[in-house]
Amino acid sequence: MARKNILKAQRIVVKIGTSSLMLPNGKINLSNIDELAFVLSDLNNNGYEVILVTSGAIGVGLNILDRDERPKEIAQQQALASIGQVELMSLYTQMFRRYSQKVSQLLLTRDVTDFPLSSENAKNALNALLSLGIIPIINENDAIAVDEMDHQTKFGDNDKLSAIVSKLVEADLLIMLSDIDGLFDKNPNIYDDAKIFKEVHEITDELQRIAGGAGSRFGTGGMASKLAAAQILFENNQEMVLTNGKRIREIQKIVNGYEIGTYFHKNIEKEG
Ligand SMILES: Nc1ncnc2c1ncn2[C@@H]1O[C@H](COP(=O)(O)OP(=O)(O)O)[C@@H](O)[C@H]1O
Ligand SMILES: N[C@@H](CCC(=O)OP(=O)(O)O)C(=O)O
Repeated sequence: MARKNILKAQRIVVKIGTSSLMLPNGKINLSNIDELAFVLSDLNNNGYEVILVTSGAIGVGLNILDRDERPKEIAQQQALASIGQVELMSLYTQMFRRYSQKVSQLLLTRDVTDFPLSSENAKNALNALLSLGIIPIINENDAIAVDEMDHQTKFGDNDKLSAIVSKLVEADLLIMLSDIDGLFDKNPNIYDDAKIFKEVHEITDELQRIAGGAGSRFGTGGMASKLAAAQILFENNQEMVLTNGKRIREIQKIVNGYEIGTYFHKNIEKEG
């Protein structure tokens, strides 16, 4: 089995993006959310410590207000996130309850993770939740995170947030769910002959060039932000699997070392 380190993973962060939570018609992808709740609850039952980093507040907010387009005005985006976040958590609570799994919510801003004392507090809260067998569900606090000149409160996107959370809790693995099977040598939505990278050991300028371009309809990141997240993980000797959020059940295979998606790791075998 090629992915030996993954077999040792105990603490796993899973990041799901808006494109995996919303249908192309702007409605909520209930079957994906249900499947996610099932798979993460099952991992928890099997002794893994699981943290979910979720996007979707703005997407769900748009759905509630029956709108198609993300507004440009910041205060409108804050309002949408505030409306959507509570509904998103309500959905998660209901879906996880089906599998007898307790969840909690943490809404983070960048100053919390940048400031050592608050980052320690966030870490303590997460560790306490994990020791209680709870799956913490994390999003950026979009309703209040607005950057000012001398006060940076935004992470930028949830790909980066998930890497920062992984660092904070010293996760063994980040599983990043996207709308695509992994990192390709060119954008597969444009080129039919694009080939997937099974493994990436370093974020080179060449990789950054081929990952360029904007992301999906309601989300923000694009492939470039996934590479930025991978870079944060590499700096902390951590690992990530980028895979498709359309096949959430494959998470169970990923933690069992199957070669699914793109595996970002520095190729250092851990002891033990
Ligand atoms: N080299 C590449 N390999 C894979 N996807 C790429 C690449 N370059 C650009 N992309 C684009 O990145 C998108 C995934 O990012 P994003 O839209 O942010 O997904 P999500 O919202 O699910 O996180 C893909 O659908 C694809 O259009
Ligand atoms: N925090 C925002 C999402 C930001 C984000 O990075 O979105 P995505 O690219 O879908 O992961 C929200 O909940 O709408």
